[in-house]
Amino acid sequence: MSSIANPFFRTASRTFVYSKASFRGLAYGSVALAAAAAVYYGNNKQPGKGPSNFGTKAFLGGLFGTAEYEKNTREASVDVKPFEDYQKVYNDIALRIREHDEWDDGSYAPILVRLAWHNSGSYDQHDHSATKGGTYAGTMRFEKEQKDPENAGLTAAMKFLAPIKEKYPFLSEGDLWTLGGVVGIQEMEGPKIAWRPGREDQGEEAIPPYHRLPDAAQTTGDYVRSVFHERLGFSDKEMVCLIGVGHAIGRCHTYSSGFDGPWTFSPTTVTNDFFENLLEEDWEFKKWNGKKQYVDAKTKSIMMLPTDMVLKTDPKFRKYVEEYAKDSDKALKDFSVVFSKLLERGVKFPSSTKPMLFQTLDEQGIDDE
Ligand code: HEM
Repeated sequence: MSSIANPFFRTASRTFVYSKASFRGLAYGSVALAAAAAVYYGNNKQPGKGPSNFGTKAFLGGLFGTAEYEKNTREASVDVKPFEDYQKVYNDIALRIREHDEWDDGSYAPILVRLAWHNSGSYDQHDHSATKGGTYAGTMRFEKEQKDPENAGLTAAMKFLAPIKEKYPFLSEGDLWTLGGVVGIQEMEGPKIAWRPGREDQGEEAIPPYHRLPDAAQTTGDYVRSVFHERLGFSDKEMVCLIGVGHAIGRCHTYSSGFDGPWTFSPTTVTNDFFENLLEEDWEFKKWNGKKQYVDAKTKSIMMLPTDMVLKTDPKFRKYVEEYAKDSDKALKDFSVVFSKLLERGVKFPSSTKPMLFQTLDEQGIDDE
């Protein structure tokens, strides 16, 4: 594992990464395919097709919530490119991540994941107007949405992806930013994430209101559920998985959120370390003039946000933290499904658009040296 702020991490651990990554690729590929199939059939079910359709419908009821979800989706375009074209885009983003290892702990991958999540996290399943949010509309390209205080710092990720957009003008921003998140997860040894294209940029009228993205200073389970269940439609288990695996990577920056530090000692590798750290470390308030947050008592170099700590203090969340702390494979397999679901909130894909699973640069034997 890398130590934090070690710019040589990626190169030094390359051999290790290779074998582990390809094993994981195999292991999670099948899960991701099953997830992809579930999401795919979910969004493309045909009404009135008899008992088998009933099964799908019942399954989807659980997966996507009520019929209200259906009313709050936007139809993705049928006019998409072949898989190979998107694999090329994947490769270019991944190579650009490798090339620009001067950022943070040696990688832009974490901030790309956050960009994809903040695009998705503005979705409101109860909003019937144009401003329903989510990844479809690509409205974070407008200054007004960038200025949502919760989006502070994300322009760096958009700038990083701008040359990719220039090279592949057929990509909508929503497709580009979600694909960026997929690349980020997979290139950090994470599980495969099934992805589909077809989102279409909308105008400023589709900018979602502020305050939909979560406020990290909050301290109750009710608050976390109000965002992830009421608006986004996730279960307790899915919330724990999303937040815990999402916060295994990257770090907080005083210049964007006002919080400071990474959650794990390996912030450029997708792991279940967040869950272990949350349970095993002694946490104390950071002594500083900044926002209220936790640091580990031993090294004072990893952190937790107030909302992260809720996953430990709320008993219904905690049982999943314990499960994921014990079982890394389960945490990453579940994340594969739930992150894909996050990226597709509010988008209905036509049956012709099959879920895509991309190969990592390592799996393709692509070396940048
Ligand atoms: C209660 C829910 C959540 C809250 C309150 C929250 C809050 C935050 C905050 C305050 C930061 C620091 C931003 C900065 O200073 O640059 C951050 C970073 C991050 N978050 Fe979350 N987050 C939540 C859920 C998620 C989810 C669901 C994911 C992904 C699945 C995620 C992925 C990330 C990543 C990857 C970073 C690091 C970005 C970087 O290194 O630049 N977060 N989050």
